[in-house]
This record gives sequence, structure tokens and C-alpha cells, in this order.
Amino acid sequence: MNSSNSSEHFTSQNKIKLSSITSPVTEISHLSLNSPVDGSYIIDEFITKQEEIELINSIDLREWSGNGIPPNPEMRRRTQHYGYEFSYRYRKVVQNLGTLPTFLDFIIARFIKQISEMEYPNMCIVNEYQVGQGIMPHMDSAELFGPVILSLSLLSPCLMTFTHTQDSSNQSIVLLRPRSLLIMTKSSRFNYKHSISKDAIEYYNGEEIKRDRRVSLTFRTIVTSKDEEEKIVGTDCKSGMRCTTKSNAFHL
Ligand SMILES: O=C(O)CCC(=O)C(=O)O
Ligand SMILES: [Fe+2]
Repeated sequence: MNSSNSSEHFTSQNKIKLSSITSPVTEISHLSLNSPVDGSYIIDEFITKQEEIELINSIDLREWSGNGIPPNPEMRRRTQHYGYEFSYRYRKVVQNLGTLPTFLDFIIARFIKQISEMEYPNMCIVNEYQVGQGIMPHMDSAELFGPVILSLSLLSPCLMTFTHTQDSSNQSIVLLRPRSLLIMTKSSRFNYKHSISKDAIEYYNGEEIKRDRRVSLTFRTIVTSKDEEEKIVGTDCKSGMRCTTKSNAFHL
């Protein structure tokens, strides 16, 4: 794996401190950190093109679910779940899958190196969007997941719309370029829903954004209690036992 990348420039002094960034664009080392919605940050070129290719190759060697294939056969969008398995049907985490695969190690090491106030993510969902596929407006469960959600975009750009939960006229549109990292914290994490349209062509400041196959990796930290954790490990996801537990609702 080629590890020559922007992270070489990061020391504990110039780590991204999520709580202290207030301006819309902050220069950290040579990186430009955009904050388009309160509490959200985008780091362009978070990984190199070579790393992107290697990641896609590793992902495509793994099993995809969705499109009739368990554990989420009803999903049209294909996904891969690492760390914990999430059931979209029952809207909860149903199984502990163990440690994240080693092909994700360099990304997590970079998170820890570049972003302070960050807990170690223990779950990663890989989403694949073919042309014509998107994701409905949702907020990642505040009860299940920690205060920082990270999403790494691969292959194709797309627009993500943030819509305020209390005022749907309060919307911001954000361009997610391939290899960029979106960080959602604070207001962007808890007061806005985020969504991606199914449109094959979109426009951003006059620029045509043409969608192709897009793959994203969303990293989260499960914050369930020890009791809940035991239930997750003990749950038989095929039978749907305990899957109606409201406190575990994950709005996707
Ligand atoms: O594809 C993305 O960048 C976002 C995915 C997402 O919002 C999610 O998995 O909850
Ligand atoms: Fe999400």
C-alpha cells in the first residue's frame, strides 16, 4: 500500500481540532478544510489516487449484500458491513462482526493522526451507488452512534443535501469529490438530515457533476452500553428476535 500522503505533514500541534474550527475554510498544513454546514468538514484528497484504487480492489474482492443477497437482501443499493452488521429492515445493529479488516487500517491511522477529539471507529459500512441510486434523507442514530461520523468518497462525485430537521427550508448542498473525507459533528450530525439524490447529472456552482459508480465508506463508533452489546452479540438476525427494540432505531 502506498502510504505517501498528506498525513506525513500532521503533528500533534496541527491536528484538526473539530471543536475549535469556526471559519468556513481553514488551512491546516497544506490542506484546506471546508466547513459548509455548521459542524461539518470536508477534507479533499484525504487519500491518494493509488490508495483509492487499492481500496476499491480490496472492497470488490469482498462479498456485497443487497440486491437479493443476505444479510440485507431487500436493499437495492449494495453494501458491506464491517465491525458490526446493521439490519436496514429492523433498523438496528444485529451482530458484532469483530475487528475491522486490515485494508482499512491506514485510513483509521490517518483519522487518529489528523483529527483530535475523535474516538476510534469500530464500524464501517461500505455503500455502493450505481447511477440512479441515492440515499433518502436521514440522521444517523444519535442513540447508537457517537458524535463524529466520517464518510470517505470514492470513484465518483455527488452532491449531499443537508436539511435542518426543524426547518426544511434550511438546506445546504455540499459537493463530495472522490477521495474526500466528510466529517459530520455537532449541528450537521444532530440537527440536519443528509441525503444523496438519484439524479445522474447535477449542478454545483455551474459545474456539471456527472454521477458514475460511487463507493463510500462510512465510519462510526457504536456507543451502546455493555447490556446492549451483549444483546447485539446474542441476537439471531435471521429470526428477527428483539429487533423491534425502539431504542436501537437507526434512521436510514
Ligand atoms: O454515501 C455517503 O457518503 C453517506 C452514507 C450515509 O449517509 C450513511 O451510510 O448513513
Ligand atoms: Fe448517513
